[in-house]
Amino acid sequence: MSLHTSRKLKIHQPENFQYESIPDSHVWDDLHDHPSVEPIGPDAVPVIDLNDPKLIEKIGKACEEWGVFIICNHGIEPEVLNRLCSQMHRLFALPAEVKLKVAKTEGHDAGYGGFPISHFCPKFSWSEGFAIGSSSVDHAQKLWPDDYSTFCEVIEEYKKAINSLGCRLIHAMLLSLGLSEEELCQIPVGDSSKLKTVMHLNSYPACTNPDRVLGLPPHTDSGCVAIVYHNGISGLQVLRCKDDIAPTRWVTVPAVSNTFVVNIGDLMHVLSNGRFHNVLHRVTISKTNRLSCAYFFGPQADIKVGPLSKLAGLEQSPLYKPVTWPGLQKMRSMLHDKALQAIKIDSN
Ligand SMILES: C=C1C[C@]23C[C@H]1CC[C@H]2[C@@]12CCC[C@@](C)(C(=O)O1)[C@H]2[C@@H]3C(=O)O
Ligand SMILES: O=C(O)CCC(=O)C(=O)O
Ligand SMILES: [Fe+2]
Repeated sequence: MSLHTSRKLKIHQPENFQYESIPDSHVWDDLHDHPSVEPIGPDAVPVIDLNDPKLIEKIGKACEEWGVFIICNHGIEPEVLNRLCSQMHRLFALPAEVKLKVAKTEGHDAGYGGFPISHFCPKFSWSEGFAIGSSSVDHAQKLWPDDYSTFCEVIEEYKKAINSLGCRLIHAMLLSLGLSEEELCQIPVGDSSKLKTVMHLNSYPACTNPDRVLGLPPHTDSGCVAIVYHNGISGLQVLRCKDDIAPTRWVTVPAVSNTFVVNIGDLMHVLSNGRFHNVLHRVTISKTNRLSCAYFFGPQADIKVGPLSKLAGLEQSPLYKPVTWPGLQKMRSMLHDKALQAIKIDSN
């Protein structure tokens, strides 16, 4: 078996995922800790039409009750999404040794390979990732010396579209929390010039035994909001905790073509003083290749985010101490899912 392995980066691809039997390193034992359920009835993941006259109210409710929702009528042309999809396909179809030329290096967000949470995982994920920071030119030149510009142009076109969509969504979320237009511009994440974004491309290769492997382990996103594009194949699941309806379960997010999935991350949970739900999610594998692109929005590195003073006033005290995005990521790298606990303000 030819293994493309890098311990440091936790990339480990059994023959570029073309295997005869799944190696034990990729078999997860606790995948069925909670049942997987379809998104129907009370488990129907909210779908929000961006042209809805009650948009603000609906977004606020979805952020509080779910921490995840699907958006339609978002105004991004399907051609832009198709072009992104074909470039993602082109990237991940490259031979492993070519992709490893742009492998992530210690301390850098951008590049090919594993992702921070993989360090906490007992097993390898059935996926490949490629993170893009401010520019994709250097990496694209290494991957396609003779034709790198198409990739960069498509990425730039997508970034432009998704940045304005992200700003619209964050704006609507902040209004739903009761901020006025004037107050909104005064807080860091309400000011689009103070946002930092990271684009993360994911490939989840098909697997003949998908019930034993996992595309991405359960996690919350650390930033404010993530907008996820996918190629119409389902796989993303969100955890719904035990309630009056049912025990704790993994709800499959329906994969409707030309829609996006929006996730609330840790920093939005902090900013909203616990009102918005930072949703725990994972990605399962199927017998069809899946591609996704998660676009993360957070504050620029030097900006601290704490509970909005309007929400953490006299009636309700602030639940968390302010933290920067890199500060929170560093705490997560040490404490994993206990990082938010560490910035919690003791109410006693
Ligand atoms: C800007 C980001 C956001 C990152 C780190 C960096 C690039 C890769 C992102 C992810 C993608 C996979 C889940 C996650 C939890 C992971 O391990 O890597 C994300 C993480 C975060 O949300 O913190
Ligand atoms: O592939 C997906 O649907 C979700 C990806 C994700 O959760 C992430 O990159 O953080
Ligand atoms: Fe995520």
